Amino acid sequence: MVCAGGTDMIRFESVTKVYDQKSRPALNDVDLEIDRGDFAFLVGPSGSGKSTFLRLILREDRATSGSVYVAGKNVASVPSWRVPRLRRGIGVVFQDFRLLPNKDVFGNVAFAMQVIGRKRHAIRETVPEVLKLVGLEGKERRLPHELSGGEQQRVAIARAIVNKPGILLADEPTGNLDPATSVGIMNILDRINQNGTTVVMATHDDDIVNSMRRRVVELDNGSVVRDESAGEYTAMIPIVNADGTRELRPAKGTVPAAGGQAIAPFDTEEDEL
Ligand SMILES: Nc1ncnc2c1ncn2[C@@H]1O[C@H](COP(=O)(O)OP(=O)(O)OP(=O)(O)O)[C@@H](O)[C@H]1O
Repeated sequence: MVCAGGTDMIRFESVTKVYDQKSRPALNDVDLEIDRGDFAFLVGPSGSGKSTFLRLILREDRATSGSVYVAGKNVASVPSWRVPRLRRGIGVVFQDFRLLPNKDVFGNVAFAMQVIGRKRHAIRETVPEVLKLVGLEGKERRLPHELSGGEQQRVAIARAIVNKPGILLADEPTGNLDPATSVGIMNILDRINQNGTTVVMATHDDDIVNSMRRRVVELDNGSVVRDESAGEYTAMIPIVNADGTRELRPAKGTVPAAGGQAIAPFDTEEDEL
């Protein structure tokens, strides 16, 4: 992808997204830059705005105010007929894999190249390379229902990267997988990132965030409440100090200031932290 200016691959400038005037904004005045080659986790309680953040990058939705730049381009100024081209530079992986059930492993990955008009020889050359990268050699002719969850997610990742996007967005990619399988998926995402792809991953998986020690951006109620370069999954909770002032502190190991008290942490449940 061509980047018009700076090193940022994704830039949010004062971005607010309101779906419904009667509700609070899904994103509220978010300023954030994600550099080319970064690996950033997006964490935060359910409803904090993670999926909305990803949808705005893909221009599946438009910001109510503010600007979203992808590779230097303001996505709001991309005409509708050019949106497919914008999305071609962005691979996406979801929690529920979303494979084509009647196509085999090779066919699912090849399809992503066919729809953009790649030639048969390019497909025959590239698909095996990508399947090797995700550890699926020898499984080319299996149908999705003949694969484990982890293998299905590998196919989804292969499909997402086969056109060599500059950005890979992953929305809870390990949400349906057991811990050991999740580690395998994270190793693949890490390798893809080391090959130069910018990766943004929304997750509730604290073990994974804590083992990777990459950038962590935490959203709460649509606002960025934490941005650390080698962060942990320490969700922030609101503290009321003795003088009545409020502040956010890490949930783990938080001791309220003398006379203060920790108040109930939003709608986060223990299993989501
Ligand atoms: N299409 C929509 N129409 C109306 N409100 C929406 C829509 N999509 C999301 N919202 C609201 O916007 C807020 C942010 O939702 P979003 O899906 O971005 O959160 P999230 O952090 O991804 O949550 P989760 O972890 O549960 O996936 C929520 O209050 C949600 O109800």
